[in-house]
Amino acid sequence: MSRTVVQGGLVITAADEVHADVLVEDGRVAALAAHGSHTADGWTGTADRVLDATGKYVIPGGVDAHTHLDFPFGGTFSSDNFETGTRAAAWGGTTTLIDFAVQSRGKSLRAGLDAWHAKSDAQCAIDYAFHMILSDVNEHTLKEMDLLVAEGVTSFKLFTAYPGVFYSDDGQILRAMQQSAGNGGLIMMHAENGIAIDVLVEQALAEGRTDPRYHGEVRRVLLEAEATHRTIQLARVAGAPLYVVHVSAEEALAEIAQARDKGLNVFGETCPQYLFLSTDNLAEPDFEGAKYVCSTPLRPREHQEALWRGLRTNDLQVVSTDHCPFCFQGQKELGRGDFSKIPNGMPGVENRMDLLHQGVVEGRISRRRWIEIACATPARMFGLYPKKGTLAPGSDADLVIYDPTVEQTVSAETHHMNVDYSPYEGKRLTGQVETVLSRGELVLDRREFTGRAGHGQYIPRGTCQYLI
Ligand SMILES: NC(=O)NCCC(=O)O
Ligand SMILES: [Zn+2]
Ligand SMILES: [Zn+2]
Repeated sequence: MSRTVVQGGLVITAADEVHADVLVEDGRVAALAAHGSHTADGWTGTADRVLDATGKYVIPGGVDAHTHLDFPFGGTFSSDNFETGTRAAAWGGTTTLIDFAVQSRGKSLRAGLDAWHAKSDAQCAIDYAFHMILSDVNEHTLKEMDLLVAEGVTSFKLFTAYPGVFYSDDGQILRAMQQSAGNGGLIMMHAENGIAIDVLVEQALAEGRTDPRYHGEVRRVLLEAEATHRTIQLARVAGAPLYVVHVSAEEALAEIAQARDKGLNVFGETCPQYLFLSTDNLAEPDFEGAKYVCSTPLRPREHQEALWRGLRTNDLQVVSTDHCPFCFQGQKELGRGDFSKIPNGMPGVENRMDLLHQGVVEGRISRRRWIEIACATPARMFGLYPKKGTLAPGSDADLVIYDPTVEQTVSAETHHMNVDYSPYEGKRLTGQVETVLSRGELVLDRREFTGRAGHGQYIPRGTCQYLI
């Protein structure tokens, strides 16, 4: 039996902050006890390893519920694969991620899932699970949804955006929602009116408005709010819960808040880019704005305040990254002269825990809320709790020693994601991940990577544990 003791730290979970030592046995949390209270039991005497967390936080590993590794999009593939992406996640204190397997049009869900296992199995440094993107809702795929839920792929992403690619019409969305109401699955919605957006894209290009900033202008706030409203009503008709991904606009958040006020099982996720970046970045000259092209798009600054408020009031429950990196050189450049050809997506899997901690430093959220939105709730939402998302006896020993005092400057020069820029270049942050355990194994040891591809295990998930 291997034993590790993490001693001297402040243990923070979504529920508590306690000065406690943590005993890890065979990859799981075995016990927590007040500092020093266990010496008579010989914790440290019999430990194989003692990690000193004095003056530091001891927190659960992050759960990033929205990543796109090795993802085919915009005529290219996202630049992090499962090896590089999970390694970067570990550097940033994330120990579980849920990636999106893709059903290709005309193919089965099973074929999509098999393809994602082939990309990821034996590649990952941390544990991982899958959602399924539905690109083709039909009689066959509806039946397959039941099989996937039974085997641990319990959430399905649908799009009102990207006509001709991932887009589903209202009838298809309703049918998938009805199916999930019956099988316990959770529908995740990319809510933007893609049909209307395509009209505005065509008009913008015809008028010579081709720069990256027009990506933000045509993807109007009202078109996010409209699709959010519409899909919430469809979920009500189906009697299904709904999780709206990457909420960026105050008006869309208002639709979610209104639904939640009615007591509906409607949930919202936002991402660090919407909390820290804005249309000012999209407007950067010399095509630099392309670095910030993602969908839903970045919004004017005022929306950031509304999103932070939504995180405080629990109208938004989860912060994920939507990590979908494309290099500036050779990938974002595909859209020079036509913003609609810029591959949509931004990097961030390594930065999420630190950026949200900055929210703590700036007094926007509490320490426990930090852990709730980044670890505990994503685990609950997607059927991984309490194995993941907390530090309690029996939980996986996915644990981070976090130094809240270190000053760091974010840069592509020093990050570990396989992408040639950082959207947060030069940003000063207080706090940094120091040491990371994944199921009791050291994967980051005082800022030295000690993990390995293949350590990460695929985790079949249960159904949503967050329903009213
Ligand atoms: N978000 C983004 O721009 N790219 C990834 C695909 C998606 O999540 O819609
Ligand atoms: Zn999306
Ligand atoms: Zn996404």
